Amino acid sequence: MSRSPTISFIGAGNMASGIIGGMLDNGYQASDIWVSAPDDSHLQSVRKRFGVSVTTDNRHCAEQADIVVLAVKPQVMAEVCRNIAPVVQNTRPLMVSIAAGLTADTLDSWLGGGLPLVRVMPNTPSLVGKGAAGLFANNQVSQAHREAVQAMFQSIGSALWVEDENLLHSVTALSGSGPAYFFLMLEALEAAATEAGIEPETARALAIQTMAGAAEMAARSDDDPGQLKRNVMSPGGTTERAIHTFEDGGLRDLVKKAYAAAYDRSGEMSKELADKQ
Ligand SMILES: NC(=O)C1=CN([C@@H]2O[C@H](COP(=O)(O)OP(=O)(O)OC[C@H]3O[C@@H](n4cnc5c(N)ncnc54)[C@H](OP(=O)(O)O)[C@@H]3O)[C@@H](O)[C@H]2O)C=CC1
Ligand SMILES: O=C(O)[C@@H]1CCC=N1
Repeated sequence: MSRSPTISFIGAGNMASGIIGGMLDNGYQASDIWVSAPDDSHLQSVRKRFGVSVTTDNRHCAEQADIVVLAVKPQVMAEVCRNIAPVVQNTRPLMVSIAAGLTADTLDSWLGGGLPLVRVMPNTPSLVGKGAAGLFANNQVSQAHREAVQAMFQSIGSALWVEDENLLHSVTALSGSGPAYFFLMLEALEAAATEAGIEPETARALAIQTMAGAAEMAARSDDDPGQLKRNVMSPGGTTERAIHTFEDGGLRDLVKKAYAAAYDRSGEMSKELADKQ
């Protein structure tokens, strides 16, 4: 792929929009991007927003591409893959799936078999160029393919390869679902501060800036998060009291349980969706 690749997205929802928006902000051209979805009025708003080409015909969309990104919900993936299989078996693009749970083998079988396929587990902060994605390649994927997918996902954040596909369950439970965990923390902090009398807008602004600042510090610092935490905890002070309250309340166990719940669900989805189709 020495020229810039044509990239077709099947599905135009939250994740596809996030990825496309981030890519366009980072040097990709709208003229190289196609998008398909069933609802034409939604597609027209995608076209207006991004300037990309749109179609309600998934096969037509797939036919244009060097890289086809499967960005529909796992539950409709079998139908979508089987529908475009005759086209992609002919044109043999690199297939990229962002669906949770669905294994490379399951997807490949729905696509007719033998295609290069990369599974990516991205997350919604891709929309603001701060995504975190885990990537896994099947054995048909070339070095040039790897570089093309890496470039796409690096343009919207960080992109890290895993060599064992099972590790994508861990990536899903960590960074795929992870933005929601931090949004929950924001909601809870904002509610607590508002109850204590601070204006909701002020509470939200302070909580967001605190989370962003803590994340930036953790990324830049040589100290581990435990040390950064201890740096805030003046002996006998307010933070120490709050951190002990979190610890005594079982926050670490709760985080482990929530992580395990997401991890297990990712495994269940792989099985359920593969068995059902
Ligand atoms: N949301 C997240 O945080 C993350 C999601 N993912 C994965 O990304 C994928 C998409 O999720 P998300 O963007 O949140 O979902 P959305 O529901 O926002 O988007 C799904 C898109 O698929 C379209 N669609 C539905 N049926 C078809 C079809 N038959 N052919 C073509 N397009 C179709 C929908 O069209 P219409 O709008 O017209 O209904 C919609 O545009 C999922 O597989 C999910 O597992 C991965 C990581 C994070
Ligand atoms: O909740 C889900 O299933 C998807 C995968 C990770 C984030 N959203």
